[in-house]
Amino acid sequence: EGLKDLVLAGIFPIKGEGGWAGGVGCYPAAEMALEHVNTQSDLLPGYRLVLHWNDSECEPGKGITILYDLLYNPPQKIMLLGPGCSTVTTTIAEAAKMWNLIVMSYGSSSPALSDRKRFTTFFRTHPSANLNNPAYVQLFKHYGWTKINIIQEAEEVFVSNVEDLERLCKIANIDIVTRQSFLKDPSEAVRNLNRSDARIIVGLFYETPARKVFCEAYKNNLYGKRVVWLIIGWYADNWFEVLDPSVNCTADELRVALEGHLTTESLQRNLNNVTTISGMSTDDFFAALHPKLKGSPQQTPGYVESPLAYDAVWAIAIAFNRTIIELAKHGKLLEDFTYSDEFTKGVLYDSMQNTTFEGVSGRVSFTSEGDRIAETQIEQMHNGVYSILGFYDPYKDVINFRAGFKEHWVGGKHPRDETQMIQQL
Ligand SMILES: CC1(C)CO[C@@H](CC(=O)O)CN1
Repeated sequence: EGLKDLVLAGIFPIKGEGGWAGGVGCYPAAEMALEHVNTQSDLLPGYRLVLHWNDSECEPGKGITILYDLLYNPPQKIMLLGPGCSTVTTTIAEAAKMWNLIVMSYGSSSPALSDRKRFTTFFRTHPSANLNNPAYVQLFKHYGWTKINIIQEAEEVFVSNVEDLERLCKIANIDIVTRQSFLKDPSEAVRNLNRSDARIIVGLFYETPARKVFCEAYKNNLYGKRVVWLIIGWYADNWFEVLDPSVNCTADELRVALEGHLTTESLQRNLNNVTTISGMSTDDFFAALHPKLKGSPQQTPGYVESPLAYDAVWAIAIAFNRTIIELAKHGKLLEDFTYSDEFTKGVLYDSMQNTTFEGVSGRVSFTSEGDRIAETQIEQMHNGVYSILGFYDPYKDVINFRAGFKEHWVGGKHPRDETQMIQQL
């Protein structure tokens, strides 16, 4: 029907064994967003948004090869949607400026990506892992904890995460008493925490080592009324029941060690049942997405992040819309963009920087580093089941505790840190 194509390059992790295969849930959401954007009459009139993509398998090397393939084969691409995995994104987003490409990632959480010197054209609808840190600090203040212990997996994302948490704790006069890290086997690190009689413990590690950490915690009695664990909240809900031959604890033993622990994770869906820019509520979005998934939501990696991919496409469409209007003032057309067109890249960048809307993943807006701002959801586990304790609001720097939520502490009250016990004596 005579529409001109505006083509996006897309990179999604689909087959990735090693890392995050979130493209399985995120690609269908992006595809659905293209359909919805292209039927929106007041958006990109006379144009059609098109996506040419491939599977990075969550491998940086594979990501580079498919990027070259996408860029060095027609048609001309105008922007990059993705990558999903942080390891692929940190490799590609640094090089993207060579093609004057703006990068819009829907799945990368690495704090390293918040560096405008290295990633000059980078934006993401997925919040940085650091966004949980102000929530931790408010939790420490709420419970009066001023001595904190940290155990982390030796992964880049957690190293950056801990550095940012230490920075915030120093400002808040909260002491990091011990900091343990482990590569594969956490037993020594857990035993060291026990030796130093740790009470308030922040644990930053992926799901697989998490089972090992809590098996060791169980064996060392590092749980119960005198200890509280604060860990990552985006593991699968039944993560501690997954059979793992290298973990010699039963799910029941893990559940005992996990009783009462707290989790933080960035909210990746709009909780208010508002009508978003797409005309749908978040519930409508998931209802429309389900038939497009191969398996059930539980079997779909990236299902939780799918609203981020859907909103990433809307952010691109809105930025393109604004860019077309701005370029027209200079007698230029977006469809004439080439990889040497710095002027258009600059207009696209400014348009993306100022893009903000109500999305299915919540309010979408970007910091000057291209970072997504989002609330942090705080949960507590009781009898193996997570319940929402409250939400950390980054704009007001406060935790809104859920009215009427009954906190469950093994000792009836939340544990004290080392100083509070002395006061108590
Ligand atoms: C919350 C999670 C699972 C964090 O890792 C992201 C992937 C990545 O950062 O590599 C996807 N979303």
